[in-house]
Amino acid sequence: MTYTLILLRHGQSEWNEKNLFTGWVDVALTEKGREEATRGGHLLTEAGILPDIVYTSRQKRAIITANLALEAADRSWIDVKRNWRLNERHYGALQGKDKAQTLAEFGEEQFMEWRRSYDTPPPALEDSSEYSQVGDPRYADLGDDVPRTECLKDVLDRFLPYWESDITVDIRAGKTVLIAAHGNSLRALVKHLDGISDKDIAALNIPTGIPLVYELDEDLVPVKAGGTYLDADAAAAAIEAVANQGKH
Ligand SMILES: O=C(O)[C@@H](CO)OP(=O)(O)O
Repeated sequence: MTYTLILLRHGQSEWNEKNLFTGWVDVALTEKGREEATRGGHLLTEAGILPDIVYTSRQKRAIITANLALEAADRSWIDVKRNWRLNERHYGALQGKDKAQTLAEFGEEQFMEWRRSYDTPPPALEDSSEYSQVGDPRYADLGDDVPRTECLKDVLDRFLPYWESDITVDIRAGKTVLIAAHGNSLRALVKHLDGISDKDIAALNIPTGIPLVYELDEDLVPVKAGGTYLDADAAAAAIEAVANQGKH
C-alpha cells in the first residue's frame, strides 16, 4: 500500500517576474503564471493522478494556481483547506527588494545566506513597512505572532504541526493530496520527506507550476527520494533558473 502526494509551487508571480523578494506579500500571478498553473493541471490529467483534496496557503498566488490547475483537471469540486502554515517563508526586511540589487549591495555570501541558509533569517521587517502583514485580517488568528522574518527552520517549525495534525491524516486515509504552496514552504516539506541535511537543503530549488509527485510508503517515506516531476526536462531548466536568480 502506497500513498500519493502532489506538490505544486504556484505559477510565476508578478514579483517573480520582476525579480523581487516576495515572502508574505500577496502578489498576483502573471499571465505566464496562470498558463503554468493550467498546464500543471493538464500534466496531472495526462498522468492520471487526480487529487481528492487540496491544501493551500492563504496567499492568492497559491490559491489561484490551485484553482486553475484543478479546473484544467476537471477537479474544481474537491475539498479545500487553507492554512497560513503553508505560506511562503516570510522574507523579513528583504520583502519588496530587488534580488540583483541586494546581491550587488551585500555580496554573494550574505545574499545566499539570507536566501538559502537553514537557520539564518534576514533582518526583521518593521511593522510600519508597507510590506508588513501585521494587522492583516487574514492573519487575525495569529494575534501578535505574525512573523516579521523567518528562516527555513522557522518554516519547518510552523509547518510540521499542521502536516502531522491534518495533511498526514488525509494521506493515511488514502486520499491523493495536492499541496499548492511556495518555493520555500515546499522546500521545507521536501527536506522533511527526503531527510535532507540542514546543509544540503541549500542546493534544492523548486520550479513554478510543475507538479512534483511523491509516492509514500506506510511510514510516509518516499518510495523514490526526490519524487518525480511530471515534466522532468522543463523542471530541470526551471530549477537552474531559480538557483541563479539575482545573478544575471
Ligand atoms: O521571493 C520569495 O519569496 C522566494 C520565492 O519566490 O524567493 P527565493 O527563491 O529567492 O527564496
